[in-house]
Formats: sequence, structure tokens, C-alpha cells
Amino acid sequence: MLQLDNIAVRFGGLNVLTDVNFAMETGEVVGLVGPNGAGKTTLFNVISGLVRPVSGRVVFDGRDMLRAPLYQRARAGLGRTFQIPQPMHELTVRENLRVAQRFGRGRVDEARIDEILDFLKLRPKAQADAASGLALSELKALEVGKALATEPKLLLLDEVLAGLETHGKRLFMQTLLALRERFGIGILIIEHDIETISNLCQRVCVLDFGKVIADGTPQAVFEDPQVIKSYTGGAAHA
Ligand SMILES: Nc1ncnc2c1ncn2[C@@H]1O[C@H](COP(=O)(O)OP(=O)(O)OP(=O)(O)O)[C@@H](O)[C@H]1O
Repeated sequence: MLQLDNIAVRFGGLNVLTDVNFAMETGEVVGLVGPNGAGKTTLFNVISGLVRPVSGRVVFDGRDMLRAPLYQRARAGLGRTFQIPQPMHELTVRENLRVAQRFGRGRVDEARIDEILDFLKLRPKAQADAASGLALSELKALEVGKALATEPKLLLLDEVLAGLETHGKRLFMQTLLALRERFGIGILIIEHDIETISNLCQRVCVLDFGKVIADGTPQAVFEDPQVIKSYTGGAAHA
């Protein structure tokens, strides 16, 4: 469904991503992990179209996406959230979903919006103002809802669980697990917490200094000496 070939990104003199090869099948749930600054968000930006790599290919559903603008990628089925929730603050929760839907689908479907509001337990807050009426967990849910409103085939989730306390994190994780069943979509999720990734994902890809250093089952990856070294601060620039 998604294929990245030899992706390279440079910011100034800094090689942020080097020769990244990665592929995902329909419906897979994959974790993207790595130390701070490893290039995880940059990779999301390459997939969603915010960053143009200096070389490499982005293929989604058999289509070369490298030159496609953001809205075309959204309409092809690439949805994403941002690390810091980015609702339109002056709009209500429902209006935020309508705007996202228009961007991603080109039309508004109130029945789908109701379905998303119910699924994310946001229906009681549908008329609430996104700026002042929402708790952090609800802002995170709205961030996921906006991505769902674009009807993605693949959802890129950037640290949606960060900042939530243990109970909130557990509840949100159940929601994410139910996402694939309910909407039949694949998920690529950036998350620092190893336990969360192990519970959520069938597969984990590890980035370190802009390179993929491991890709496999959570158990195999988190036992890999190179991954342990990278997580404990050792150099892994092979
Ligand atoms: N727009 C930019 N201009 C210059 N450098 C950037 C830019 N965006 C990111 N970087 C640098 O690229 C590197 C990778 O950043 P990125 O945000 O992709 O890492 P990350 O793995 O998502 O980190 P974190 O876990 O802290 O969110 C870092 O060194 C960062 O400082």
C-alpha cells in the first residue's frame, strides 16, 4: 500500500534521512520509533507531502506521490495527525471535522461525521469550541477525528498518546486498536513508549540518525542490541 524507496532529506548541511526504505501492507499497524531527532516526524512529512526529499520515491496505492500536493495525497487516502494538536480554534468540534472532510474528500458527509463523533466519544462536545471547550485527551481525539474525516486508507499518527496520563492513555489505545476493525485502515504510529508500541503494533521500524536500523516484530526489534544501544544513548551510526 505504501512504499518508500531510498528517501533522503537534507536540511542545510544536516542529513536528516538517509536511504530510507520502508513498505506497509493494507491494514497493517506499524510503530515508528527512535530517539529524539531521529527523523520520525520528517518521514511523516515526506509521506504526507510537507517535505520534499532530495531523492527517493513515495508510492501509495501504486501511484507515484512524490510531486502530488497535500490535498491529492489526502484524497488518495493518506491521513495524518500532528504532534501538537492543530484544531481550528475558532470553530466547533463538528465544524473542524467538516473542514477536514472538505479538504480530504471535497464534500461534507454529516452521517460520517456523526459516526466519527460517536466512535471517538466526542458527540457531547460536538458544539464545543475547539479552543476552550476541550481537555487534552479530547483535543487528541479531535486530531484523530480530523484525520478520519478525510477517509484515510493509511493513518499516520504522530505521538497522539503523548502527554496523556496512564488511564487516559489506556483508553485511547483501545480506541486506536478499534480503529482498524471499524474503519479498515492501516496505521503508522510514532510513539516513544515501548510498552504501548508492543501492545498496539504487529511490526516496529526503528530510525536512528535518519537511518532504518531495525524493522520487525516488537519482540525481535526491542531485543536487538543495536536498538538497545540507540535507546540507551550509544552511537549507532554504522
Ligand atoms: N524544518 C527544519 N529545518 C531544519 N532542521 C529541521 C527541521 N525539521 C526538523 N529538523 C531537524 O531534523 C532532525 C529530525 O527531526 P524530526 O523532528 O524529524 O525528529 P523526530 O525523530 O521526530 O524527533 P522527536 O522524537 O523529538 O519528535 C532534527 O535534528 C531536527 O532538529
